[in-house]
Amino acid sequence: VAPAASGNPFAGKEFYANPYYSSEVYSRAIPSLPASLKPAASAVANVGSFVWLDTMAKIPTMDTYLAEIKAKNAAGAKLMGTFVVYDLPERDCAALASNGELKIDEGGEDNYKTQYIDKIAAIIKKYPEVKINLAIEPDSLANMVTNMGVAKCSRAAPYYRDLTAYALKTLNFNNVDMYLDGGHAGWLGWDANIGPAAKLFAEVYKAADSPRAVRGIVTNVSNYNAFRIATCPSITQGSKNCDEERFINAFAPLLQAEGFPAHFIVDTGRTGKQPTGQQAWGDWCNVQGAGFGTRPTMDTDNALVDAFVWVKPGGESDGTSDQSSVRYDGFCGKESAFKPAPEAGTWFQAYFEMLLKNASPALA
Ligand SMILES: O=[N+]([O-])c1ccc(O[C@@H]2O[C@H](CO)[C@@H](O[C@@H]3O[C@H](CO)[C@@H](O[C@@H]4O[C@H](CO)[C@@H](O)[C@H](O)[C@H]4O)[C@H](O)[C@H]3O)[C@H](O)[C@H]2O)cc1
Ligand SMILES: [Mg+2]
Repeated sequence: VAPAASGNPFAGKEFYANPYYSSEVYSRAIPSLPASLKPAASAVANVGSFVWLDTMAKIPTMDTYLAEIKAKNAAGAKLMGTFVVYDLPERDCAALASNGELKIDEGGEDNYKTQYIDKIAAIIKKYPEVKINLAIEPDSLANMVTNMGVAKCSRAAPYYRDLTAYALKTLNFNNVDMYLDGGHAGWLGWDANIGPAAKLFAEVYKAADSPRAVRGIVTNVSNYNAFRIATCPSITQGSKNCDEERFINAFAPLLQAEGFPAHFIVDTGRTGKQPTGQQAWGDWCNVQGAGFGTRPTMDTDNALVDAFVWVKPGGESDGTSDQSSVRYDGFCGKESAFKPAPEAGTWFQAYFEMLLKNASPALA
């Protein structure tokens, strides 16, 4: 599968409404929804979102989904696979809510290579004719830019860099395009952060020998910023890059200058309502007042942006509000956070209902 003529990895492709998320909606959500919200919920179940490979145990599902996509495409569909690679050792190093299974002190480096990335590569090799777009390791490099003062992050830094370069080299197939996670406007868009971020991302890109399959950067994963907003919300504290488009337009030339000709995709899964209930721009956990946002599309009105996509599946928690949990993070206890909330990644019905009510454009 050669890259599309335009170079846009999404050109001519349809998004795949993966069975994992649609079954959450049909079996977990719809039965207990008021009748008035059921049509909107089934509309959401049909939206293609990214499948999170957040444990080694989830990797076989990638094979299942790619086999289904291959079969549907043989019958005339034009589906692509979209997955999140998300299992670095010491994952989510500046927070607690999404800490992962791999630890540096428990063979995490080797396991990430041989039990995670290599296994993903083996599955991709079985489907050379299926287009696969990957979001690579949410939050990790962004934490390398702003959180080297956090012991867990500074210790993990060399592992994050080496293992990310390993992933980019190992997954560099003709039918694959990859987007490194670039945080969001409220994280790396600040003047203090955007320069160091461009240097770091280009360094990792070049450490991997500038793989053809590395198309660029995905922004706003699991976050809430507008792609394009006329008036900067007050919580953006005067940052000139107050939305994702301004961030991308500022970030791209800096990356290019460092030798990384990046294009972008933006997570619009939870951006439908502006402003949200954030009390501070750094609030990230189950933020009150969010709504499903722009449906996945290539129609972005910005040549740097290949597509708007739904990466974080709306309705899955960002983190537990249970203070006795080992993964309890204080951000999930803040006033801006919807409570009570279950563990990260598990179904959060009340939040899903809120996203439906606040969706824009309207869902059904
Ligand atoms: O006035 N000024 O000039 C000025 C200048 C600089 C300022 O400092 C900046 O302030 C920003 C906040 O405004 C900080 O951004 C936050 O950083 C957090 C990590 O530390 C991120 O949290 C992650 O969020 C992910 C989902 O997005 C979760 O999946 C993940 O678990 C979770 O850990 C927040 O999103 C992100 O908003 C910057 O670091 C900080 O450098 C502030 C003001
Ligand atoms: Mg998270």
